[in-house]
Parts: sequence; C-alpha cells; structure tokens
Amino acid sequence: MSAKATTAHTGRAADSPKMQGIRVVAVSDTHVSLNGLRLVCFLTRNPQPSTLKSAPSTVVRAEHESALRSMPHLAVVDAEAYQAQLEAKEERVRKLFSDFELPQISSFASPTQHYRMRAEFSVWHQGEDCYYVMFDKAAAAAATARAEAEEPLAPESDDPAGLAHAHQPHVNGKAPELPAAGGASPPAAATEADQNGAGSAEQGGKPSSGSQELTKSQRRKAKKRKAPAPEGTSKRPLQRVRVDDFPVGSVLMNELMTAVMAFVKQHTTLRSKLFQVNLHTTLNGQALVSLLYHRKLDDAWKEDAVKLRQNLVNSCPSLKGLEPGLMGRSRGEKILMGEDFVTEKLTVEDGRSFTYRQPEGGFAQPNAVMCQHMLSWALDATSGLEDDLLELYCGNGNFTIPLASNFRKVVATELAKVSVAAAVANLEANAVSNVHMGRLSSEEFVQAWRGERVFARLQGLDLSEFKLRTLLVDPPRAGLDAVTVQLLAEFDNIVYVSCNPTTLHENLQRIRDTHEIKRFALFDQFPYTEHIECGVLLQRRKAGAA
Ligand SMILES: C[S@@+](CC[C@H](N)C(=O)[O-])C[C@H]1O[C@@H](n2cnc3c(N)ncnc32)[C@H](O)[C@@H]1O
Repeated sequence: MSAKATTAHTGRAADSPKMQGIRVVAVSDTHVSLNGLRLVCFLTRNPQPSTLKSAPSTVVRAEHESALRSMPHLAVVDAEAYQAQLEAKEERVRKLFSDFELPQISSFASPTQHYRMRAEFSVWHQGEDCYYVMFDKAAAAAATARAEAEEPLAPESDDPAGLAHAHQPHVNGKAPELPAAGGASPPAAATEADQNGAGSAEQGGKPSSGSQELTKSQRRKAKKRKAPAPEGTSKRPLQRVRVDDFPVGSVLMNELMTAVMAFVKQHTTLRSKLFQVNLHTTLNGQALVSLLYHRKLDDAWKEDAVKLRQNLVNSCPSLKGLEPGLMGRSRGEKILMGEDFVTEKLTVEDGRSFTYRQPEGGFAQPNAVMCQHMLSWALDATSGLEDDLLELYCGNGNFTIPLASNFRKVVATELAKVSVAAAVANLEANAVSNVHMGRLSSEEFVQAWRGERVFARLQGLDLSEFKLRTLLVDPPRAGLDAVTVQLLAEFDNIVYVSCNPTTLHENLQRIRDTHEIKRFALFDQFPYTEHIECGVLLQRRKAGAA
C-alpha cells in the first residue's frame, strides 16, 4: 500500500457541498491506496461512522470504527509541508520561552525522509499471515485531550521516544483491515523505545499466549491500560497501524523490514510467537536485527536464523555484503549471531569523525544526521570555556567524546550499565583519555558531589580535584529530578540538551535570575511529530546584571 499525504486546512473541504453537515477541523489529503480503494481522509473532530455515511465517496468509509479513529492521527511524510512544520515548532518554542530573554533560535532542519536509524515494530498475526504494526499511545491520549478540550492543537505527548516512541512518527499507515485495536487489544502495546532507549518488549498479534507468558513489567503495563478512565473522560483505544514500509526509517531499515518479514512468513520456526522486530541501522550500513518471541528458541530456530541472516545480506543492497547482527530473544534467553551493537560513525562540522558503539538496549540518538548537528553545535557552544566539564546522562559518550577536546578534564556519568560499558569502549576507540566515567544516576552523583555518600563505582575519584565549572545535561523527557535540578545554580556554564521543551522550561525557572540564555538551538530530530529537541547554553550573569 502506498500513501501520499499533504496537510491542508479546513476551507477546501468545508466549501464542498458534499461535505455539508460534517464538521471538518483539518484535512489530510491522504490518498491511500487500500485494497484498490482510493481514499481521502477528511479529519473531523468527531468522526462517527454515521456522520461519514453522508460524506462523498472519496471520504473514508472504513469498515472498522477503529480505523476511523486511528486515521486522523497518522503523521504523514510530506516534504512540502516540512518547512512550515519546522517554523511552527520554532514559534511554539518562542512562545513557551517568552518569559526569558531569548537569543535568535538556531534551527536545524532534518532530512525529510529516511532520517531515523532505529525503530521497533510489533508483529501482528492473522492466520498464516503476519505483518508489522505500530501503536501510538501518544496519539490516543492526544485525541482524548483534544476532543475533551475542543482544542485542535495536540498537547505534548508523554513520549518521544519512545518516540520515540515519542519520537513516534506514524506514516503510511494501513489500518482499516485490522481488527479493532481497542476491545480485543493485545496484553500490551508496543510503542517505540522509551527515553533511555530500552524498547518495551510487548506482545503483538493474536493474544494467544496468556498472561503467564508476560514479564512483570508487561503485566503491569497491561493492567494499567485496563484501569478505568477517570470519571468524565472517554477512554480511547490505542491506535494501531499496519506498517509495511517506513519512509522515515533509513533506506537500510526499509530493506531489512521487507526482507525480514518475507523470510519470516515462509519459515514457521521464525514466525511462531514472534511479537516484535527491532531494527537498528547506521549511516555507514551496519545493522542489528532483534527478533523477540513468546516461546523458547530451539535448534530449529537457530538453523533458520542463520539462513535469514544470509538472506538479508543477499536481499539488502545497503548492507554492501556486510552481515547484520541477528539476535533472538525470549524470556531469559538471548541468542546472538554477530555483535549485539552497531558502530556508527558521526562527522562534525570541523571535519572530525567519531565512532560510536551503540549497543542493543542502550540509548542512541535516533536521527543520526541531526545528531551530527547537535554535536557540532555543542562543540561550538563550549569552545572557549575553561577548566573541567561535568556531564550527566552521558549515554554511550555521544557528547562526551567530541567535547572532551574542549576541556581539560571531564567527569561523565550515566545510569544504564550497557551504555556505560559502550561509553568506556567508545572513549578508547576514539583515543580520548581525559574522561572519567562513572556508572551513577544523577541523584547519586549529587550525593557524591555533596560528600554525602562514597561510591565504589567512582573508583576513588576525588571530585575536589576537578574544576567543574561547566555542566552538560541531556536527561530523559521528564527533565531533571528535584535533586539534580538544584545542581544547575552551582555551575557557571550550563549546556542543557532536552527532548522536551516543557520540562526544559520548567527546570530553567530555577536559574532564571542567576543565569542568562546565551544560545538556543532547535534540532528537528522528529519531523512530522510534535516533538522538539532543544539545546541551550546558559551562563552565569555578571555581578550587577539583572
Ligand atoms: C536522552 S538520553 C541522552 C544520552 C546521551 N547524552 C546521548 O546523546 O546519546 C538520556 C540518558 O539518560 C540516562 N538516564 C536516565 N535516567 C537517568 C538518571 N536518573 N541518572 C542518570 N542517567 C539517567 C539514560 O540511560 C539515557 O542514556
């Protein structure tokens, strides 16, 4: 199925005599070729099937109510609308930060397609057939809020990554033939990775396996979803969208999607109880394919997995003959062929390149081209700053490695074990020797900083020996916790990288009187979604300045 979409506004449709009686709030001229039908989606605020019966033949008449509900929320890949969407994001940021004195916003545009390096897809089974689906909790929540507030603009959703999944662009969806997403929902919904990059392993497809096969966290999530909606609110089902291709995903990701699904369909051992496929690719053609199951993996699985790996080399030209890593996962079991990481190469504006091991289960910036802009911007913003850098939430050393050259010494900490291990390997691979890594949460770091607790994980590091005058933070969407946010005021220079302008704005209230914003950047990591990534450089105000 193919979809071509543009976003227009209400006028044209509302003017049409055929559309009288339908309250159109936005039009997504989504021409969807579906089972031979050509459809145009007119998005109504309340798209009840009964309303749509009176609509012209080009209006969606989907058989399933769920499809009607989900269609208005498909983010559409439309290069022509991209610039306007980016400008709207800039305007949103300016409005949000209107209580600050903001310098000119440096805005970095993303490639308009094939910009996403990693994604997770649930697998839906229908008889002998299976296909990829994505769920969009954020869209469901936004739809509820919008309907209730009678307010056409979507509020900030809880997730990018999740993108990711927040960061979750939904494109070219093919929903109508899917069974209802709400009532007979599977035990859990897969959205993209959460902010720390660990994708939720959730059951897709026909819920045949029963709750005893779910992990604790999956059961908790399923239970949470079943909780009754608060009084006075309508409970919307999750949006589920069939995805056969993924234009925002890298070219290699798209090749892998097609090849993996074609092969899996023909091999029962690989297909049976497969509930999720994670694909992680790099700019230089590396890939890691993870297949997640609700059953034990046996020798027959291994045999077919070896064949799948070879098949991918032959059918994905962008691999350039390189074997991808292939991982099979089921509860308490991991079978690996090749490496459980990819090695990305990122180049910054001054021409230097850095290599990054990006492990399965650890956070990696999803939009690699945008990540290069972020690194270049941070390098420039911190050039000329003296002494030492403290970096919290350092992940695999994404910022640490290039920025180390701007400082005498660096202390970098991160919570996730897998990311710390990758960061240590990355420092070595890039011959960076002035960084001290510690596996500490930000809250723990504050305890160490204040001398309240000694951590063996800091390996005897004496923080008083450093002149830590610059702080770099890149927290998850929730922003800084109540303890860490207090740290901001203690630093002369702060670089705050954020995927959530709302929590960024909240956190910066703390230092609005003591620090001023010197630079502000908008990195469009997540085109066609409402999500915004920002970079801010703040410096302590000179004595006497307001
Ligand atoms: C948005 S990612 C940024 C990672 C890295 N700066 C990068 O650019 O790839 C946030 C990181 O914070 C880590 N994290 C989450 N909660 C944390 C906490 N309480 N303390 C320290 N790190 C945390 C996650 O594991 C993740 O690596």
